[in-house]
Amino acid sequence: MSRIVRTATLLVVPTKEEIALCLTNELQNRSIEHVALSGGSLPSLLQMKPEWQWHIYLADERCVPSTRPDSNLGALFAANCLQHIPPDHIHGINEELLEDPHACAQDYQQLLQQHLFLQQRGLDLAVLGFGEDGHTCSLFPHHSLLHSPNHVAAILDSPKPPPHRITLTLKALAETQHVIFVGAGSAKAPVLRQVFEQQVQWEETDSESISVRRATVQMRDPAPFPCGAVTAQQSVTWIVDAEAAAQL
Ligand SMILES: O=C(O)[C@H](O)[C@@H](O)[C@H](O)[C@H](O)COP(=O)(O)O
Repeated sequence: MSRIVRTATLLVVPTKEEIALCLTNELQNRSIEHVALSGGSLPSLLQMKPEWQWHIYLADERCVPSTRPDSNLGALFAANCLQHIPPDHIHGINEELLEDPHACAQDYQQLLQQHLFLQQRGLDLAVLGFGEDGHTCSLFPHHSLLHSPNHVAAILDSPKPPPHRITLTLKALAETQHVIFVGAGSAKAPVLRQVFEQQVQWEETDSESISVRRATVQMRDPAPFPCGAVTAQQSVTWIVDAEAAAQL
């Protein structure tokens, strides 16, 4: 049986502070309209430009009101990521359905369907974090949601609180044009060591505005963690700081 070869681009910057700059450079001049963003540390690593008038969706969301600090939409607002986005381009979950995560997930899938999937297109971009246990979005290791045939699914037993959430699935990400993972800090290093195959061969880089180490990496197969199982239509890129890359 033929094996699916999955490669990604790895970009390593010296410190956490440079991740936002590197991410901005990566996003500059790309044709992007529909974007999913996750929560966690991502909002603090993202500097949105006023000219990016994208449609914003949530890669995952906790079933809490967006006024609460643990809401991912709330965190994106609090970090000023959405200040230039027209309100009708910001697509949060239906907060009337917070008590019923399954209905909430179904409702969000319908929203995505209206905007994208009915036109037979996926998202242009998903910018995602990854956890120390290798989860991404709210897709946790060994969880049955990893095999969901839907684009959006509900989780009622998230190991990372709060337990009730909705999430894009691996299927929805696989239909996305570009996926970019971002992460910083030594706690992420063991995950990075395990998701890539063997030794990373660093490539020569032209002088850039920031110092970036670049490599084309092959993803380990089978993937040891949900974040390593993510595929996309055109590209998967990992932007991390030197601490996260220390074990490569
Ligand atoms: O709702 C969430 O918890 C996030 O969307 C989640 O998927 C996050 O991106 C990862 O847990 C990484 O979080 P950190 O970047 O904070 O480690």
